[in-house]
Amino acid sequence: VSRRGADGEVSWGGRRSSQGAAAGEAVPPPGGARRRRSGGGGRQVVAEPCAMALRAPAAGKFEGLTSYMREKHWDLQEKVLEFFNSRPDLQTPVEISMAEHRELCMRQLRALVQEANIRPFRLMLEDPGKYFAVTRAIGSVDMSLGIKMGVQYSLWGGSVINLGTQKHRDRFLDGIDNLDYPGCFAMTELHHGSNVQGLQTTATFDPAADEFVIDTPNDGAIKWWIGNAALHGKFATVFARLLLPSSPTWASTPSSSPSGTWRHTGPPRGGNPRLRPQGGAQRRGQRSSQVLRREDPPRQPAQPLRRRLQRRQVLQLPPHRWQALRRYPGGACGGRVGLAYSSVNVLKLGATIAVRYSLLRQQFGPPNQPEVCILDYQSQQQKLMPMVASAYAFHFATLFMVDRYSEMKKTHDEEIVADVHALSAGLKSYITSYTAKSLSVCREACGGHGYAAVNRFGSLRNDHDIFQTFEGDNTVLLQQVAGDLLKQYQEKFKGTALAVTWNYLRDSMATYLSQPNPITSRWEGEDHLRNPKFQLDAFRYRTSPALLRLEDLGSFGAWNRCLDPRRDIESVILEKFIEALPEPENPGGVKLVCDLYALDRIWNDIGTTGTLTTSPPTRPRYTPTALSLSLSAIQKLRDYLCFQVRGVAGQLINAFGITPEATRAPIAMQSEAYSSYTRQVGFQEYIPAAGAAGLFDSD
Ligand SMILES: Cc1cc2nc3c(=O)[nH]c(=O)nc-3n(C[C@H](O)[C@H](O)[C@H](O)COP(=O)(O)OP(=O)(O)OC[C@H]3O[C@@H](n4cnc5c(N)ncnc54)[C@H](O)[C@@H]3O)c2cc1C
Repeated sequence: VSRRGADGEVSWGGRRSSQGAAAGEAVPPPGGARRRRSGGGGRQVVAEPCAMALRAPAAGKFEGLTSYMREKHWDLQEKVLEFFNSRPDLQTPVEISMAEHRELCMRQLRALVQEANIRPFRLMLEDPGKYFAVTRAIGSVDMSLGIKMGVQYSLWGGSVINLGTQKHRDRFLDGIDNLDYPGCFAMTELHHGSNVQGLQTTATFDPAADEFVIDTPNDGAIKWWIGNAALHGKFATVFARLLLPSSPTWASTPSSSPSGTWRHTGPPRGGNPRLRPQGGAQRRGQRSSQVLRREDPPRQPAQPLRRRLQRRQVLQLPPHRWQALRRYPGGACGGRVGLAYSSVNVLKLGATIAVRYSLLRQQFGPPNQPEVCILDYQSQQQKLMPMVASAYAFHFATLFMVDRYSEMKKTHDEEIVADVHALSAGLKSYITSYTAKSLSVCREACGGHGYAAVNRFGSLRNDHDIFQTFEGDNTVLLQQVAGDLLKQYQEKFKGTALAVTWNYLRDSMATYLSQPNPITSRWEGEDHLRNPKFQLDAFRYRTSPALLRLEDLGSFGAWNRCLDPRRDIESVILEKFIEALPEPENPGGVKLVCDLYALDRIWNDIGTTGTLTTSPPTRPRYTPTALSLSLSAIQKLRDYLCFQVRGVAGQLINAFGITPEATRAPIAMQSEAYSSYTRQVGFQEYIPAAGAAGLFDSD
């Protein structure tokens, strides 16, 4: 049923549709597409033959798209990938034991730093954008390596930079950079993870010896899940409860590892170790909680609270202030930025494998006609096309977040700090949850072949799954974002100046609480629904009903029951995508992708929460006819956009720029997918090279 085309490209069943719907070409209108007459002889309208989608983008037409999607530090990412491609001894095999994998990750990291001379830690200090670019490339090499690197630099290194004094930096930074000092970030305990206030490890100040004594008072306080502690870690930043002779409060205090017992948590996935620090003595004078004697020189004049938190010059803050610090510790913010940003790469990779497979795979078809590729089925399009659109949308939102993070590191501006904290918590939570679900959708979309280890969904799902929990459990993070938003809302209504501004929500509240429901305004025309202003109005409108109930429910009730910050996060994502749309050109139909992201979320909202179809009591009610017209128009347009995006799916995926070495799954190979697959599973001795080509040649 398939053959090799004259140009050497793989073409399937010789079906080259004259209705190719590459970007910019005419496509059937909504409702007119995918029409399939029942009965024999009916011809299915196919947007684009598989071979067209799989061919390298035609020169000129999609060139713009690839460079449009290319990141600022692409050259650095290429350098990382080229280094690992040139070193087969550093590549991770499909099957590997946990012990071997741990050693391999350490060798990979050492080789990167000491042989390729790429210094992630220096990049983190000099230009965080470059650091995150390297983490993204490293994640394509091996996600476990990405985690290893994150623990060493973002967590252990970040804690020394953000929480340590100059003394600590002088002592540790070089060793962290060149990997002489592999280390850990030891916050979580057996009994407490999300609730950091519940930690029980103690750091008791002994004035006579002028030392802190670190202790694990009970088994519940054993440090648990601590990355890098199983094997390679030599140091740890141990988070502990500070006990002083006069008043107890909290502290974080770097501690060196020799004091304490290190244990392994056991064989399951991840298998991070336990650490039981005991009896370690540290000199007093840490940066986060300096302990001063009465006769010590007087403190600096008090600075505003936020500035003190920012600079970590905190002297025995009352517990509630520590709580504010706990929620957004300096190190964790960078970790969250990195996780959200890397998760987008995993989503792109999953979507790339699933879309390429769906373009190659043929099942069923019209009677007496060749089979069609599975991406021509509406159900497959609806699974995968919104996912591709989301990957585009998240790409721009996370680039924006990384830029803001870099700006924050340079300026320490209070508003930017608050923005980055909210953005990183919100995007980390939203994107990693979305990616985790999408990987399962991708696996299923590839049928049985999606289950094969070589096609990678198993390991991608396993490795990515924990993104939802560490650096803050996603549910708990969303609660924190919701709490912040609510607080800002209340402050705004009290007429108080916003201490912390999440600009996007502020704007939306100011504008949208006084607007009619954008969905029920009976503007069901395509131009209206594809207008970015309408789309943003609709997104922002979704937050208002919950906020309007604040008075009835009180702040806890509203927080607990109504305020879902995911809608705010989606608004930010759409806003950043719209801002990134290239004007006046539209390479590769990016506006199409943006419209699909917007309409898909609006349609989901209607199907799940219904917020967009309800009018607050203070507003005029819409008629059922108006509502049904609007809903039907939105659904039709969303389906039609899925169909149109399918027409350029191959090009959209190619523009992610994921190399075959990074994709690796045989079912995602652009050509010879099945022969690559059979070779991978060991059939090469049965199918000679010519025979493998024959798979494609048979008629
Ligand atoms: C592989 C791995 C590596 C890790 N690496 C490190 C590390 O290097 N250093 C380190 O310090 N820690 C590390 N951790 C710990 C990690 O940060 C914690 O697991 C995480 O913060 C969640 O805490 P928890 O496990 O106590 O979950 P819990 O807080 O017990 O959460 C369990 C469930 O309860 C829900 N829940 C909790 N509180 C609330 C609430 N208030 N309202 C509603 N629902 C709630 C959560 O949503 C979740 O579904 C690692 C964990 C793992 C698994």
